[in-house]
Amino acid sequence: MELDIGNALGGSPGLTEDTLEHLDERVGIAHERIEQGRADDEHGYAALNLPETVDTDAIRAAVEPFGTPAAVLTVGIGGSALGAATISAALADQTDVEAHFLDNVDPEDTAELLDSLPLDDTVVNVVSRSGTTAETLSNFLVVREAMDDAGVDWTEQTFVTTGDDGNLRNLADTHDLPSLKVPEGVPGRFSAISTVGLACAALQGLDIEGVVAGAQTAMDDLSGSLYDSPAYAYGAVCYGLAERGALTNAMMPYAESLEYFAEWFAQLWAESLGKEQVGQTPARALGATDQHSQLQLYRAGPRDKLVTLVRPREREDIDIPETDLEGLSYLGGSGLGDLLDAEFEATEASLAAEGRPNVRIEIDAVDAEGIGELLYAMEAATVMYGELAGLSTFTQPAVEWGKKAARGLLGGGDFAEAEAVADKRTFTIE
Ligand SMILES: O=P(O)(O)OC[C@H]1O[C@](O)(CO)[C@@H](O)[C@@H]1O
Repeated sequence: MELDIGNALGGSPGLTEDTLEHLDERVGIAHERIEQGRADDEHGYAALNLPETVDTDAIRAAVEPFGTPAAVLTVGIGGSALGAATISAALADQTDVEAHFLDNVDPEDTAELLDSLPLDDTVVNVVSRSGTTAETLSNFLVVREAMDDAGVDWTEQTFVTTGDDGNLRNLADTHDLPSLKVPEGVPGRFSAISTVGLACAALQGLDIEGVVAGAQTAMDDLSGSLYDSPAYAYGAVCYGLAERGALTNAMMPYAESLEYFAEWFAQLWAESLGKEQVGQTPARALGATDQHSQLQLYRAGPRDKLVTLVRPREREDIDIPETDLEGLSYLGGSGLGDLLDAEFEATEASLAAEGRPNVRIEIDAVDAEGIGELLYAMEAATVMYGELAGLSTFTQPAVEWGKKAARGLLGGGDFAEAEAVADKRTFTIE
């Protein structure tokens, strides 16, 4: 992975070479703290050890009994779905096994998905670190009933990834379901390079060893200087720009196969760094599509954003046919990929021309190594940003209020939060 921060210097907001020097000193100190956390397998920091601690043979052995299904249906939410979805989407052209993700509780969407699946040849991959998440367990109960109704033995087609205890662990033990454990001390959003993110890819017969090898490459690049570590440099530059007013980070990959990556990044960045009244808001964008929807704002709106542009250096291409259509002949002979790359560089330059900070991230290709490296690098960048900002990166206390309120509303216990829902101030206009 290569990082180019040239367009983060000098703009408004922007960094200076002196700021970078100062940030580099702080990165050195933070790196020592992170290394200590890794050495002690401390909660959260342990995530940065995963390239060394994940056991891909054990994952392959656990899913082996399922053979090669027609489809894998992953039932999970947040970190229990987004890492797996990112890997499967990035490598979708390397397997015939479909991957579907049930990571919301929309009855119409769930019904449509279940109607569309060959349930007799679908493996259900249920993932929950806590084993108690209402959306995941509800969806699983619905899927299980759909399989029953279709005369399919769900116990033969269900795979579980969860913790040592909780409802899901009890279910797995009761029905003797094949299962894997979530890694110790790794928050969901940091668990892509583990059983959580790799089980689905393994069920699809994808190159999970390559994903881990890519993550290992990024891990080997961690060092006490941002000038030698693209991941830490990205975290430090984003932090430095946020300190100077760039409170939104638009993650804009220029590859459809990386669209889920932007969604995964949004959880990682928001849930890790959005606390104590600070944080940089991740905005999901896609290049070139969102040049025609959001770029106007990024280029001419408030000077409160950073744009992160991501692209693979290599990609399959399709030639644009020669044409004598008026005004289009210049496109003939180029590839769609050439056009996409021209759009990437033009957008980058258009932001720089207005002094709008942007950063370029390039990976060799959207393949197993490339996505592994990108995922790990963004996780390390998040940990570094959290250290520099003095945040507790690995917690997400603010999400609990709503969970209690929803549970109380459904009769799942007495929660003050549920009562507070009734106190809503209304001012309706129809
Ligand atoms: O894996 P679990 O425990 O089902 O949690 C799913 C997601 O919900 C959260 O706890 C937020 O509610 C995330 O941090 C997590 O990734």
